Amino acid sequence: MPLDGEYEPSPAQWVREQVELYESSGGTQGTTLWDTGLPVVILTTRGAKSGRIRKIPLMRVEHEGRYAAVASKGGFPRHPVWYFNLKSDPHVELQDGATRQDMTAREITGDERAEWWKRAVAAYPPYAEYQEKTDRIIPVFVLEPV
Ligand SMILES: C[C@H](OP(=O)(O)OC[C@@H](O)[C@@H](O)[C@@H](O)Cn1c2nc(=O)[nH]c(=O)c-2cc2ccc(O)cc21)C(=O)N[C@@H](CCC(=O)N[C@@H](CCC(=O)O)C(=O)O)C(=O)O
Repeated sequence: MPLDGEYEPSPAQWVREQVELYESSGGTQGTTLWDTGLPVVILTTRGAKSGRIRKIPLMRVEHEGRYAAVASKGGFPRHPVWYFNLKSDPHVELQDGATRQDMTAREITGDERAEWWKRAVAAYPPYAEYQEKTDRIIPVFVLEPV
């Protein structure tokens, strides 16, 4: 069951625009991180405080139908705010290209996180630099189809 409610676009213009291009093109445009050619997915969450629908692009890290959501925010000292949305409501929607599906988000730790962290860095090597940049352990969620 897709998330319903009032959509609140990101205050960050490039994020808002990428989401709009991705969705309005049916997942055929805006699907990479700028000109890197590295694939991006769109994660839809419910705001932990506002209850509004929030959408953010993330790097695509996929393995056998499951995905990782890496709360890196470029190695910033604090978690991205969407981290708290997933902790408060694990029901999310993921758009990968033209495919949208309901998923459940679960924060992972230990060996499971180490396995997904390897996949994440393989998909987007700068994640390793982001982790070097910050004392916080960058949270990783696994997204599993409902
Ligand atoms: C700026 C802030 O965004 P954020 O949730 O901290 O997320 C920051 C970034 O992670 C987010 O912009 C990502 O899309 C950036 N980003 C990636 N960010 C990542 O962390 N990982 C990635 O792999 C990643 C890839 C990526 C690819 C393309 C691209 O364009 C952006 C990419 C934001 O939207 N703040 C809103 C509030 C958003 C929100 O969800 N509010 C909650 C409250 C949550 C709470 O405070 O508890 C609510 O509505 O209730 C605001 O200030 O009004």
